[in-house]
Amino acid sequence: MGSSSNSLLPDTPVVALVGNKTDAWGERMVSMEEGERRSRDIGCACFHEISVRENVDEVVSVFQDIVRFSKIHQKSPKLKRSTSDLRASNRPNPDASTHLTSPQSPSF
Ligand SMILES: Nc1nc2c(ncn2[C@@H]2O[C@H](COP(=O)(O)OP(=O)(O)OP(=O)(O)O)[C@@H](O)[C@H]2O)c(=O)[nH]1
Repeated sequence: MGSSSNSLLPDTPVVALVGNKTDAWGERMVSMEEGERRSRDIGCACFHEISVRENVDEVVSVFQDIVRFSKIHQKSPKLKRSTSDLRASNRPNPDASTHLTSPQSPSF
């Protein structure tokens, strides 16, 4: 089912890469840099590191970012947004370990 039959669904899914359990110090298996790189490599809209256990706001921020990217895409599907454009827009949780993947982000 495409967006032509349901305007709430984007044609291109917005994909986010999320690393959980940032509270589990000493058990990290993937560095933040590695996560960011992978996020770019596979074309994710954004990369988050969160702790579901300790901070529900970080979980909310993941979904807020996805909705925001989805709206950007729906408004201007052909427009490629620069990282600075996206950073300048209203960040839901500036304290969260959240990163927009810039060089290879999907075209919006
Ligand atoms: N320390 C920590 N533990 C977490 C966090 N989120 C989930 N867990 C724990 O990780 C375990 C797996 O959580 P689940 O919610 O079952 O995750 P899942 O992806 O469904 O796990 P599987 O189905 O077992 O692969 C549970 O023991 C959770 O309590 C977190 O942010 N921090």
